[in-house]
Amino acid sequence: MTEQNTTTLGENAVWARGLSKRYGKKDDPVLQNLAMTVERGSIYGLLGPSGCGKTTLLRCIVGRLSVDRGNLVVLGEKPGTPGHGIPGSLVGYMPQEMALFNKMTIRETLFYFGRIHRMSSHQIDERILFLLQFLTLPDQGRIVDTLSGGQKRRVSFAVALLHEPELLILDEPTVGVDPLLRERIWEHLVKIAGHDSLKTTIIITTHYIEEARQANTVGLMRGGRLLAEEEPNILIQKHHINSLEAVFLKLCQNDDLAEGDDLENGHVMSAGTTDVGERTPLLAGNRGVEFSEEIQTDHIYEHKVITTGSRCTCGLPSGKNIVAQFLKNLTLMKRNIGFLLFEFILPSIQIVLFCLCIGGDPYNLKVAIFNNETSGFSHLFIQNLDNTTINKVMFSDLGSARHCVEKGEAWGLMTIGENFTQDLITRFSNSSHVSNSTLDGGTIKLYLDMTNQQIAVMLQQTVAEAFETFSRSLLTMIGLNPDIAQLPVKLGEPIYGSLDPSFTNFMAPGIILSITFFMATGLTTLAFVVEKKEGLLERSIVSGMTPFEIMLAHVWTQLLVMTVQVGLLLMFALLVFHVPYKGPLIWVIILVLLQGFCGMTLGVIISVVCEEESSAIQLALGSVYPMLLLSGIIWPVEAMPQWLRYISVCLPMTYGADAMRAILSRGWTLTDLPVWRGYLVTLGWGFGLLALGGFILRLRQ
Ligand SMILES: Nc1ncnc2c1ncn2[C@@H]1O[C@H](COP(=O)(O)OP(=O)(O)OP(=O)(O)O)[C@@H](O)[C@H]1O
Repeated sequence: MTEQNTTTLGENAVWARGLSKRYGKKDDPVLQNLAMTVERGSIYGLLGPSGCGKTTLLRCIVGRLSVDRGNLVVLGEKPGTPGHGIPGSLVGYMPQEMALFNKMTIRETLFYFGRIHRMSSHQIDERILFLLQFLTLPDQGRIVDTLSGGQKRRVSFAVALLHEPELLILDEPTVGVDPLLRERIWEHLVKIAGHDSLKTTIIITTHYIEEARQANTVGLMRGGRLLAEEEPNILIQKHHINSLEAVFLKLCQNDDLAEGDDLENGHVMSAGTTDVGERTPLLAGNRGVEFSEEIQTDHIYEHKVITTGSRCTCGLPSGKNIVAQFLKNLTLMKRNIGFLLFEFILPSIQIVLFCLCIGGDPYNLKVAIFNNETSGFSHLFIQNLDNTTINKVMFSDLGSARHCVEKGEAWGLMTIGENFTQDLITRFSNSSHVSNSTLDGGTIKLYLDMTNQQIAVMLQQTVAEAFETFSRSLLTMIGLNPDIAQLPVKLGEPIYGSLDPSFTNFMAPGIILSITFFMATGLTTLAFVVEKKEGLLERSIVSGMTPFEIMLAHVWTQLLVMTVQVGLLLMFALLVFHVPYKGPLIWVIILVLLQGFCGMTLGVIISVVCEEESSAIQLALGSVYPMLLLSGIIWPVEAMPQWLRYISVCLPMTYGADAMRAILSRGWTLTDLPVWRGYLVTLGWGFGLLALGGFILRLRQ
């Protein structure tokens, strides 16, 4: 690199050559071979029509977007270089949108950003007093949501000014600000830019073109290129017009003519070949740096020592940033106490509904009975049918009984033959010579509506139990051993669980885990998508937070919420609805919290790929995932199809449900479980997904 170039870079806060950027592969380029030079300690007014690429350029400068082509040097290094303060404390960024936490006070907002910039409480307090007075802001205890649009803009401006950064990037700071205050803002900008020790560099976009006359340099931008870059007065003199607006108009017309000439001459200018330096002598190309020159940008000069503390360059998450984010999350939760209480009790409502409505055994099931036997003991069999499960509806003719089931008024039809008792006695007492017609006559026939498997299984079991009780009585009456009625397979005392297992108890572990999982997924997605949409995520990241730190802080906040949720959930399940548990409760709690953590990782993934709360991807994931989970809740890992086992996303629930059943009903601990290794592997997947989420978030911003 030549000495001249090094000097030029050293003097410049921003030095850009040949910048090109497009959002999607098929989109038109937003920046086209753009050249820009911003001197240190100067005010640079970036002017141009809506959609010409100003915000895109600013986002490249603050390190939130990477350029596709070209060289960009900001305060001596490429934005995003590890250890460089951009994004970070070297820059103060005021985006176009408000990007403020609506439920926080002005003071809390400034403290949040101050902490990220490693300012002490004393420093923050001092700056708050100054900024409140300077920007005529209302009381610092006012909630941002209650401020007017103009006041919110000024708070947003205060955030950018707070830590007295070396580079101020202001995207339309004066919109909605009264002329008097606008004048004062410009006065302040001129003061801090010209201040010997501060030497702040300011890049400002504005729609009020004339106010940019106070800037040291203006860049007139159109279609992703700078048409001119010069001191405003020189521009005006050169064009012999008395307003910047008129100069801009003239340059646009010239640009249109030049483009027309190029087309006529058969020379179509494409992005990347446009050399604006040749069109106007006012551009940075004339300031001693060749456009096409490739430069080495590492460590060109020393940074100014900033007054605030700086973060470690080791790449590890910063505890201070996580604390700042965590405190902010707590404040926001405190402000939305109604929603917080709802979050706390929602899982309990879900488990109560499950235990009351879904988990219990079905009862009061109507069965149509046609008993064709006039004398005998069949009425005793009917009496033995459990009255809680079966609602017996007696019919005197077969046709009406069948019709009742066909109309859907009963779940099944039971018929008893006219010689039922006699044929059954013959079957028991003379079994070696019993004919098929006798066997048939002594058989109870059941015709079920099998469209509901659970109800059908329940009815079969209830009828079988009633028949066994009835047969024992009959065998005793005719002087035979009642045990003949029993199947020659004996169900011994269970090693674990009870002889009369309950559907609720079977399903409860999986349901508890899935409730926790989906609450964590939903709340994580909501928190991230909202912050992303409102530009808050971007602002925090430009201030120096990493996506991973934001996620870790969210995990901690969510863990707090989940602890209360899980406490209430288990209280209802175990104490109110008596889901049996043997194992130490602490293992159950750990297991459920781990499940919630896995849910959060899914939430992060969803939020990084979704732009809106109701995005299609979110809906798709939200509907496919439960299907996978259901198989996990019901079947143990070994009973799952092999391919399903390898779908990582369904494993937390599968291992979790197995593990929780074992802890609740067998009294095991997590380390006793044959599945615990698998569960930990799954958690590894969870962390992996979390890291992937952070990576995608970084790429997509
Ligand atoms: N995330 C994005 N994805 C795709 N296109 C985008 C994205 N952001 C901006 N654009 C497009 O890039 C172009 C330049 O947008 P940009 O916001 O940089 O313009 P601008 O000059 O700042 O406009 P304004 O003055 O209205 O804010 C526009 O056509 C816009 O639609």
